[in-house]
Amino acid sequence: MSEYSIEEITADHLAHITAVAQGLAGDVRALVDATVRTQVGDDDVAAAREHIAAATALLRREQLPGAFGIRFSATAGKRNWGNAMVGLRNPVAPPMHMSYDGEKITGTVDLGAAYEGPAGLVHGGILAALLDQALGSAAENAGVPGMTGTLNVRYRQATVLGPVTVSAWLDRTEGIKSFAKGTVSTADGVTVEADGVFILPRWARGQSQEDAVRTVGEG
Ligand SMILES: CCCCCCCC/C=C\CCCCCCCC(=O)SCCNC(=O)CCNC(=O)[C@H](O)C(C)(C)COP(=O)(O)OP(=O)(O)OC[C@H]1O[C@@H](n2cnc3c(N)ncnc32)[C@H](O)[C@@H]1OP(=O)(O)O
Repeated sequence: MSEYSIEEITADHLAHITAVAQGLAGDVRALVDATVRTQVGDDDVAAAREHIAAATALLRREQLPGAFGIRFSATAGKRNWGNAMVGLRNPVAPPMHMSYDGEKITGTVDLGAAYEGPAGLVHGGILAALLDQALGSAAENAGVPGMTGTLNVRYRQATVLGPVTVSAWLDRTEGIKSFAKGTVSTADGVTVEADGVFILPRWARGQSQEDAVRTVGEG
């Protein structure tokens, strides 16, 4: 699994690249929102496209050969900056901010126009992806990580675009299988419920628990 790697990084350098990454990803998220909602005329769109092409060319001057991967260091812990739901340098990630209190994952995220499914409502696939991430992280944080085997999602009521909270917790384990549960809530109450099975893959089964925690990312 070459996408998992170890790096050495100083605290100062980490603080610097974190600020730079958050700034860039935030700007691109703003661009996406502006693109979805713009009402300007063709000339302004054409001018904007030239600027975007120039910015893209600038960023392309130096690129990773592939995806960001998941990197570990003593200073930074885990860096999964490319993750589609929480990645700090991934503008596609809303991003969801997660915390763990020893039992439960709480994810907060503000879903804007770019995450629309039905008019004014959050796309169901996005909600499933957020739950996948949160349930997987609940298992990981409990020390029993795994790949998503099955995820059941029940949409109980519509989720209006805007701030949502995702909660997830480990329900139980059976050998290499971790069963997690979770919800999405808004001001309307619980809108989505999920349960999932997270399975430690064959290639990881020989490793110690410590190795597993160190090797696996949230992503
Ligand atoms: C050093 C530690 C490394 C740990 C690595 C963990 C990485 C986790 C990373 C990060 C977590 C944090 C958050 C993540 C959030 C996002 C997660 C995602 O998006 S994950 C991407 C989407 N999911 C996939 O791409 C899976 C693709 N599928 C597979 O890789 C395999 O099918 C896998 C691992 C799920 C199972 O394959 P098998 O060959 O390892 O399992 P077999 O030995 O055949 O079965 C073991 C048991 O599991 C059941 N099982 C197998 N597949 C199942 C399934 N799909 N659903 C339910 N049960 C299943 C079987 O019936 C069996 O149960 P019986 O022992 O007989 O009781």
